Amino acid sequence: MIKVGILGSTGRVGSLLIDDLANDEQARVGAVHVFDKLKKPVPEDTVVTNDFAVLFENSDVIIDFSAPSATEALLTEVVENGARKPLVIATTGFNKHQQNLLLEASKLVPVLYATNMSLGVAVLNKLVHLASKTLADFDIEIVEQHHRHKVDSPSGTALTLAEHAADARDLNLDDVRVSGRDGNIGARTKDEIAVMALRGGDIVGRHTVGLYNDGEFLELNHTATARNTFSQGAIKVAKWIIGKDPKLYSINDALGL
Ligand SMILES: NC(=O)C1=CN([C@@H]2O[C@H](COP(=O)(O)OP(=O)(O)OC[C@H]3O[C@@H](n4cnc5c(N)ncnc54)[C@H](OP(=O)(O)O)[C@@H]3O)[C@@H](O)[C@H]2O)C=CC1
Ligand SMILES: O=C(O)C1=N[C@H](C(=O)O)C[C@H](O)C1
Repeated sequence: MIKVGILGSTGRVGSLLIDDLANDEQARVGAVHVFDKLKKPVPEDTVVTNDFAVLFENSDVIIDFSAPSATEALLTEVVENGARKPLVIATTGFNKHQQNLLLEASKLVPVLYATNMSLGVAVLNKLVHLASKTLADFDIEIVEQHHRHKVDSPSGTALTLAEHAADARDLNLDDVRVSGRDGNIGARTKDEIAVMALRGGDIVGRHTVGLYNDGEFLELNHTATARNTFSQGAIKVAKWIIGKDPKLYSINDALGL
């Protein structure tokens, strides 16, 4: 049985990982990192710890759905303290330093980073690339909708979609991204890619990439209707990454897309 370590085990997705692994025939929970205190029972043989070294010792692979500062501490354990286990990172909202740390860690252990663990969004990223390249004159606008508890904005998924769109047009996203419009701001410029965020209720995750032209528009939408889409996706790629060489992997690598 593969022993999975969980960072963010008391969170909305982390707690679903515990449930999903209870029904898995190849993997079980090895250890859970608990920042404050446990919020629900874990299987009897689970190691419960707030020590990252102990989390690593009791895991064959670690899945992270937490917060950027927690991921930073996890990656530091690899980069500075010699921890060596494969990592599946799903947390979003990293700053530049945390992104660099992810790259450093991936030179030492296999790391799969995906801002969205669903198969549908993995395919959507490819569709957005194709549509943005083919419909070269169309204006691209991205809207994401999430539950009222989400703290980072825009979503990691929306930023990844925007990166695919920008890449398809040989643009640097940092140069063309617009994150709000208010007041007498003038007409839309040709290359800008807007990424707008809506928050409310219990929306699990909805992303729409619109490509708009005179006389027609195309909208590509993905809606996650259940949060265990993400936990189950992460477990699937966690099984895949064990035994791989140190490298930064994408979800497309794991899904063979
Ligand atoms: N890639 C993907 O497919 C998906 C990614 N996500 C991302 O995963 C992350 C978690 O989402 P969600 O489960 O909704 O969030 P929650 O707020 O429900 O859970 C966050 C978890 O992280 C823990 N945590 C927070 N700060 C620290 C810290 N400094 N050290 C250790 N643990 C900490 C929390 O512990 P405590 O309970 O004690 O506060 C909790 O267990 C977000 O970044 C979200 O965007 C979410 C869904 C899908
Ligand atoms: O916080 C969430 O809930 C989600 N976060 C991820 C993101 O920021 O893209 C993925 C998913 O949409 C749910």
